[in-house]
Amino acid sequence: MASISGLCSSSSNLIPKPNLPSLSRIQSPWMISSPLRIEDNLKISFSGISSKSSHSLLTHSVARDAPSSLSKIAATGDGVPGKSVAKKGLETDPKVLWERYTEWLYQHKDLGLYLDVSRVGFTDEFVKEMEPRFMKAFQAMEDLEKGAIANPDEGRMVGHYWLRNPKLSPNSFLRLQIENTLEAISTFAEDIIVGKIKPPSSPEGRFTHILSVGIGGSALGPQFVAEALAPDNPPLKIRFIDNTDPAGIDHQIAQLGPELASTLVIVVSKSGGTPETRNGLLEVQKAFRDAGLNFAKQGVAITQEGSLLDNTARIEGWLSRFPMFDWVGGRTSEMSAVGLLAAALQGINIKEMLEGASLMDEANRTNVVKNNPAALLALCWYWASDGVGSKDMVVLPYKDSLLLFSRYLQQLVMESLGKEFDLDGNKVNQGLTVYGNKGSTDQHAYIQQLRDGVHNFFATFIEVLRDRPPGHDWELEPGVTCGDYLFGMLQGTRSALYANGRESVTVTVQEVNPRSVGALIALYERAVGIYASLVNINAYHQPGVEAGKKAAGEVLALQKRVLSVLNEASCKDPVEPLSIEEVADRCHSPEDIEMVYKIIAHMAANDRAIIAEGDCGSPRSVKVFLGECNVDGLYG
Ligand SMILES: O=P(O)(O)OC[C@H]1O[C@](O)(CO)[C@@H](O)[C@@H]1O
Repeated sequence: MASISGLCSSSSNLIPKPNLPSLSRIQSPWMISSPLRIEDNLKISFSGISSKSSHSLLTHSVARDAPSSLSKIAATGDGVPGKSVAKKGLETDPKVLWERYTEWLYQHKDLGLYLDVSRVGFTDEFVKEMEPRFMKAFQAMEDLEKGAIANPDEGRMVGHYWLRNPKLSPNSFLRLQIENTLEAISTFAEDIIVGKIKPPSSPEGRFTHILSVGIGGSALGPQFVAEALAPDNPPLKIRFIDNTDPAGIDHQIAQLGPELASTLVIVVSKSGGTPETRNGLLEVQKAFRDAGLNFAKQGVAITQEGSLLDNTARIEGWLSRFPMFDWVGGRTSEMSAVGLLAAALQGINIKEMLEGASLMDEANRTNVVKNNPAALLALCWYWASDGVGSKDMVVLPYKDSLLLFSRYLQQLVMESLGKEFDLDGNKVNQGLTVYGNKGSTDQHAYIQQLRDGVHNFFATFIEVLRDRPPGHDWELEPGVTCGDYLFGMLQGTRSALYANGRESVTVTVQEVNPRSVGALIALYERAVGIYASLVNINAYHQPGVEAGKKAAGEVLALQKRVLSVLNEASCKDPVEPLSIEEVADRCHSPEDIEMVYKIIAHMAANDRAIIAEGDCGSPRSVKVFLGECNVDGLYG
């Protein structure tokens, strides 16, 4: 409470905002005193006092803070590209930078997409050294598209590129599967939207909401796309349950309220056995029962044929089922039913999304690095992070609707590239850390550290040229719109970071629409594939995730043993309170004593009939028993 009142009192010291007349164009202290210049600094002052002179930013000499690991290892060069190329300070001469910008700028005319890699300092020598690796990577991508087993550990083909160009499928069976699924998605979505398929007991007579239950790749793509592309008033509004947090689930269900009756529940799980998703489903089914609703008539499953989820949906007679293909990984599933069904139901043009992705794939098939945007990205990642993930990738979209892009990329990149072993079995601990939120918001959060602090990252700016739909813009001061500020913030941050030796890539699109979003997804999917090949790892498996899942399973199994032991002691007359040590011993897990304590503390905090006596601050003093004896004792 003290801190709350402290905050309240300090807020009263804030300088009051000036009273701005609505739609005013008069000069106010909130306006910048002179027009924004591209080269203006990160801190564009709102008080009319501009900070550092812009020119000093571009002309002061740049020294990279510390020798990069690449330059450090240069002396020992062992044949790995780049190791013989010591990184130099970044170019600072504006004329040379302009040359570099124009020389390397990639443009995709049809998509209106640009990629600027000029603020990454790779040298011609480095590009040349990387050439053989790129040729190998291009070959690997070609093989993959032809249906090679590109995921050797799991013996699987990797076919997300076929989803947007079914003609590429290695056989007609797969092609038909893709085309038929797409057709089924469009028809189903249309029938739901126009009310041909109705919820059984909704007064509105048509579905109004979607509740999507899934996690990881079965949630992140649909979440990103909904945030980026759903219209303000979509035919169906979407909500997500993407965790096994009961309070989070309750919140989603409570927010739906009576509209649960008109909610289409889409349960998405490739494996059909992910515990978080199963729990979400069980919780939602309970909510339906409690509300007297028939879940099956409102449930849709997206999963692999024959999975547990598929069988459940079939046996219970759910409204519909859509396939998830063996050869599509969760994190590359946005263009499968996983992403497309939810998108179509929200009125998003999925054909345009597929078209954007397909055009981008096409562009990424050239073997000329300079003309291949995904290869250019991979080249920058390799250069900036020394091919070993030594620097993080900070993704900064300057557009609110792209807020979730970095979260989406986090899984795509980190689950794909974060690997312990390479394809030859060498321990490499590869990866590329991704984080970010959005600009200019992040300028008022962590960009201080990016510019001045520890130099452990490179940035990716996502720029959207169109500020808002035509006809809505207005000048909030002479010659300057709100969108001009956003633009200025992006350019200012790019310049300010570079001036301090921080490299960046900029991806520019005309606007956020289904085509550009499809293209962005395809661009990064391919960049990940190429980069994985450059560093010789399997991008398409995720063995590391299993360790955490297995450990979680062991905790729950131990919990059942703890309950059994406590029950036995609590059924005695008189009841026998046990110390934590005694519980662990009787569970035959003395080495798990800490976990036993945590299990008991968690259950006690959740009114689970556990009575703990003693001081929780000194766990050794605690004695526990159950408030009631369960004569069946069935916890296992
Ligand atoms: O779609 P599923 O099988 O429920 O898996 C969800 C996610 O879990 C993971 O397997 C990781 O645990 C991801 O790769 C996947 O996207």
